[in-house]
Amino acid sequence: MSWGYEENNGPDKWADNFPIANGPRQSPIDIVSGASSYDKGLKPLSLKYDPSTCLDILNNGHSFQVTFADDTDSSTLKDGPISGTYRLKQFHFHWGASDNKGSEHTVNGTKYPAELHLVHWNTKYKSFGEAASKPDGLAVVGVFLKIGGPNASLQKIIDAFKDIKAKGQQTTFGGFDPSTLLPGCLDYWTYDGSLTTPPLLESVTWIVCKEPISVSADQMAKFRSLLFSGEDEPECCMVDNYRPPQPLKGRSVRASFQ
Ligand SMILES: NS(=O)(=O)c1c(F)c(F)c(S(=O)(=O)CCO)c(N[C@H](c2ccccc2)[C@@H](O)c2ccccc2)c1F
Ligand SMILES: [Zn+2]
Repeated sequence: MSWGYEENNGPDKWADNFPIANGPRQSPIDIVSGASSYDKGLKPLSLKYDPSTCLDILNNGHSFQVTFADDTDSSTLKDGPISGTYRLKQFHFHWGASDNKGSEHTVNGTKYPAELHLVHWNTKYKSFGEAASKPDGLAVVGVFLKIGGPNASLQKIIDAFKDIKAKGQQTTFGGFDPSTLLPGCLDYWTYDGSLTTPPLLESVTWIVCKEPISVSADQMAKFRSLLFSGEDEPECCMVDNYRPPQPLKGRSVRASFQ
């Protein structure tokens, strides 16, 4: 039985096969804005994405991911809380069965209907796989989605859902610019954490944007039409693919803004 988000294989069971689930720097967390400390040494994020590195979109049975060519420094994250250059490898989302839940990080206990994660790896290591096992190997930018007007950039992704409805389905997805998914203001919170799915590796510098982007209720409903299940299996809607907040265990959360 592989891990998932159901009662029998969900977040409360992950420690059985991945004991790091109870580790000292697990993600996500609840961000208590009043407890975060403004750090004037934090730089603005420098995100440079090249749409020509966008390759394909895949339903991997846990979420859907858009994958990027990462053999050059065409799509990178620099500055912010990190040093060096991190390359964009993929982005994916987490969302709920209804609009009152779905994000992984929460802010003062508030859940958003969805959360975007842009996964980058530190080019001081020779590959994504090697970086993923290092404490400074990965940097994930998180962006909250809030119900509002329709999002034209998200619509391009939603239009591809018909080709990736079931687990394992993939289709080419070129020329997409992920910077069109970023909020206007790039103020952020940052802390040391982990992947939020198995293998739950504690190798992620989390960078969570304070400002959400909008998604319409109809667009959120389209996310919920994707399936956890494969073509030849009983249909199981892809919803509630989020891990709840984990213990802070003494970590500090810094803010790039006052
Ligand atoms: N919230 S999170 O950022 O921790 C996260 C997820 F929550 C998440 F669901 C995924 S996923 O790829 O959609 C399915 C699980 O692997 C990944 N995908 C990772 C990944 C796969 C391929 C290429 C880049 C990133 C994850 O699968 C992974 C990371 C590191 C080592 C092995 C696997 C992920 F990084
Ligand atoms: Zn994620």
